[in-house]
Amino acid sequence: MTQQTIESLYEQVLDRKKTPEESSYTNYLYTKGLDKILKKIGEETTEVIIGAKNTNDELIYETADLLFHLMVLLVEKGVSLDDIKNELGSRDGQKSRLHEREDWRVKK
Ligand SMILES: N=c1c2ncn([C@@H]3O[C@H](COP(=O)(O)OP(=O)(O)OP(=O)(O)O)[C@@H](O)[C@H]3O)c2ncn1[C@@H]1O[C@H](COP(=O)(O)O)[C@@H](O)[C@H]1O
Repeated sequence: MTQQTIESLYEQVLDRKKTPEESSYTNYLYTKGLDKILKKIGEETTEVIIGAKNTNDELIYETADLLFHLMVLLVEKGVSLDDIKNELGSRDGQKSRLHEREDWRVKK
């Protein structure tokens, strides 16, 4: 089975921004603009929630849709994957301090 990495998906979506292709759905989203992309993120997020309540196959399918639209949003906003990785990296090790929070039981 062919696999796609998040990195290569981001690169392809970024490439569409630099070099638009007429039949590209990604370019259709860029042309429609930020509000359209945000609307799609909202729809796809809802579909992930519904998918999770149904089957794992549906959850996988909808998660892939959401990840694609998130990549489009990041490119549209000029945010790199490294920005996200750095943010995630800065949180590494914070989990062990969760018990220090007075409200941790509520947040669980
Ligand atoms: N991973 C994806 C991907 N996932 C989902 N989609 C598209 O996202 C849309 C989601 O379906 P919806 O029914 O929600 O939306 P729609 O009714 O088609 O369109 P809207 O009018 O609602 O926007 C479908 O048109 C899918 O084809 C994707 N389109 C492109 N990619 C990848 O993005 C890269 C660039 O592809 P192009 O956009 O084709 O150049 C390639 O690697 C592609 O594989």
